Amino acid sequence: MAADSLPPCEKFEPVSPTKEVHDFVSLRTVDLATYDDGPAARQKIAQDIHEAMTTQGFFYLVNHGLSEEQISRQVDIGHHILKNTPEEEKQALRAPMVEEGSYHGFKPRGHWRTAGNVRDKVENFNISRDMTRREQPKVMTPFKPEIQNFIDYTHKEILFKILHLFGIALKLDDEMLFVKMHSYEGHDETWLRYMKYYDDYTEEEKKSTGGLWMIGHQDFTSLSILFSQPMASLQVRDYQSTEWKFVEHIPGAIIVNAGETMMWWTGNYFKAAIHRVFQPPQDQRGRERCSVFYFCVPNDEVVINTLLEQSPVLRDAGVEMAHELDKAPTSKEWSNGRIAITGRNAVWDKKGEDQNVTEEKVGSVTTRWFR
Ligand SMILES: O=C(O)CCC(=O)C(=O)O
Ligand SMILES: [Fe+2]
Repeated sequence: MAADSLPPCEKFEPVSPTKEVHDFVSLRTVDLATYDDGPAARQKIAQDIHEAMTTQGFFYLVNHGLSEEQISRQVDIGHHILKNTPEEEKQALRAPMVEEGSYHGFKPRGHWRTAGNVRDKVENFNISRDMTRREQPKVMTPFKPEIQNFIDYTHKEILFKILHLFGIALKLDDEMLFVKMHSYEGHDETWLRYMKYYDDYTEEEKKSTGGLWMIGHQDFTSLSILFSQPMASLQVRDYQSTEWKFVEHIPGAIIVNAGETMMWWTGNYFKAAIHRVFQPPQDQRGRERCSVFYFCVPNDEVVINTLLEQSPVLRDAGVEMAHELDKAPTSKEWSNGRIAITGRNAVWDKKGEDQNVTEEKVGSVTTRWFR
């Protein structure tokens, strides 16, 4: 669709890039430009992924086929929906996070807690690739075809390519195994997220949070696809030094990270990036941050455990099974369980041995929070 024939939408005004941060985390870049050039070309990209995933668990993805305009249009649509949906309708379309362990719908501010037990200032609107699963807000109606195209492209053209490359990197017997586990026609909790952070903390709240907007965590996903945006606020914790560093904005790039599902599949051979969201530097404060994400989990029935039988790379690395055979969760059990508990407990009130990590049980498995 030509840009001038698109339905009108309020524009989101992003902050200008910061001039105050000079030591951004150094992340590798994976370039999809040669993906269609045959097995040798794909092998080379898979090596880059292998490098990135065994070190930071985070990488930039370029030449993925979506333009900067297409991405910023999605940011505008997210802003438009979050700004113009009446409060009552947001309440009616609230995501059943605790009741069903699903994000599909609106997550209001304050549902999560951050440091010091302060309630979050983050609003989300989350959509399944099957939009018929939930009633959608009225203001979204004119944008539905565009949103569906964006989701479909991200799932089939970006996610599937990355998953294929992950299969090559692990030398899986069937290099399309991960793709098959995320079948587009299948049913699961994968979600497109429009996300707004509001920088309106009181002085007292700022003191309690120390500037933390979202607690350190690993996503529970297989892969998370973050569309880069200009507010310096996403931080990665270095695996070796445990130092937190800002991720630099690269216009048009996607930031990809693996979550706990990928960590379990690979027996922690591929790192699930530890990250958090922190208040930006002074020159970007007091402004809204609006961004777009695609969070991916496998189809509901997929049992998640380490792929030792399928991957000589994992066997050579000598990794151990993540779960005992009868304790491995299905994607549905894990997703629903993890969504239901996220941000609900005052995790820092029960400090563990390591003062910067605390654990929480989700059914038969354990998740961790970081600071
Ligand atoms: O806002 C961000 O950049 C990251 C958000 C995040 O980590 C999450 O929603 O899991
Ligand atoms: Fe995250």
